[in-house]
Amino acid sequence: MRIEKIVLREMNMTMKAPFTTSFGSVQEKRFLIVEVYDELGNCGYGEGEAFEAPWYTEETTATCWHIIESFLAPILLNRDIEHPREVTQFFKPIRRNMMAKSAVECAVWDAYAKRLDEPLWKVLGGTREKIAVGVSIGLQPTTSQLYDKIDAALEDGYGRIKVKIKPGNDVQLIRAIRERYPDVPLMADANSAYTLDDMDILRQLDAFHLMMIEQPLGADDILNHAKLQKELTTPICLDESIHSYEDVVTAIELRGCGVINVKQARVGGLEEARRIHDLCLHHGIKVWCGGMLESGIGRAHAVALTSLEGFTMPGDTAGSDHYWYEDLIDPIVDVEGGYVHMKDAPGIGYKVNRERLDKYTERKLEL
Ligand SMILES: O=C(O)CCC(=O)C1=CC=C[C@@H](O)[C@@H]1C(=O)O
Ligand SMILES: [Mg+2]
Repeated sequence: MRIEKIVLREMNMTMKAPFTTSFGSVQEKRFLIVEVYDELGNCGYGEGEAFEAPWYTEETTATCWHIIESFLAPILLNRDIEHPREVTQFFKPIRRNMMAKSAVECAVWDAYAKRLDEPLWKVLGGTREKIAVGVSIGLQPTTSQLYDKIDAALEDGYGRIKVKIKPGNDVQLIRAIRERYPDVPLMADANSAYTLDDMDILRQLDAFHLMMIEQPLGADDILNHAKLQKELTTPICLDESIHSYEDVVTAIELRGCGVINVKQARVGGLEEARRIHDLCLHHGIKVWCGGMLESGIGRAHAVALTSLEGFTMPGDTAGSDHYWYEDLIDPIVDVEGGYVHMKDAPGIGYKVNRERLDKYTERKLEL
């Protein structure tokens, strides 16, 4: 397969409601879509999932554009590729910039699967025909607004609720949720808002039979998570701390977590995500697939990834209509009774709606 053209688009779509975490709020989502064309005219799509500001990882929409335009696209253009797994190797000389790499790598996977006339999830080695999904609910102005969101999610069939916590909005909040919803599978994500000085607070969270506490400590930290995990019975889930297979090796050796939130965007693409999945499966670390408030294109890649056998816990890949008035794909990612069903169409399995793609494109570059 020969990559003959790459198109880069900067998109701007507004979410139905703001999504707030311990670090900030997003409603207007500026992200990238990458189109990769092979010599037969197959077009693969990928999504640059970084946010506009570097509060989740160090990357931004602007840095992704720069890295793809100046470094990644020149590496791939007019290059013969046997298999998408090679892309990770080609990109090795470029340090980090995982979300930029993932956007391009995912697009190559989509084009490759379309070339084979196979759905991406099968090409990746997935075995699940349907995947369980939960919902991630941002911080709300009041607890009663949070209850409304949880009620709506449960009514929509989501079987697992993730809420955001931050200092001052943690033990009381989780206690209140637990009193109202004693049996709902529940987890809390701190997005790195705590330090080991908060041990007392974090220990108190053990009382609420949470499925896990996601990324309580520093974004690049594994060692302190290991110290914390020794003090807690609730499993720690690492999100921001994991950028690569090697990070997972470290986390396993240090016993830094019981669970990993795998996001293809955060680890440089689907190949690295798959390797992490295999490693975790081997070592008894649970994995689930996270989300980046992405459009249907990024979501479709996450859904395909989740079809791998080790993704036994519900992911964060809520349906398109949870965030968007209209999505870039037809049909939308649809959740029925808490499950997304795999599609049989080639590639990502969803058709990109070119009219809507153009409608939300603010900048476009052909390489
Ligand atoms: O995409 C989704 O539905 C999940 C959203 C979500 O929880 C997150 C997306 C992006 C950054 C974070 O705020 C958060 C996470 O940490 O997983
Ligand atoms: Mg998280």
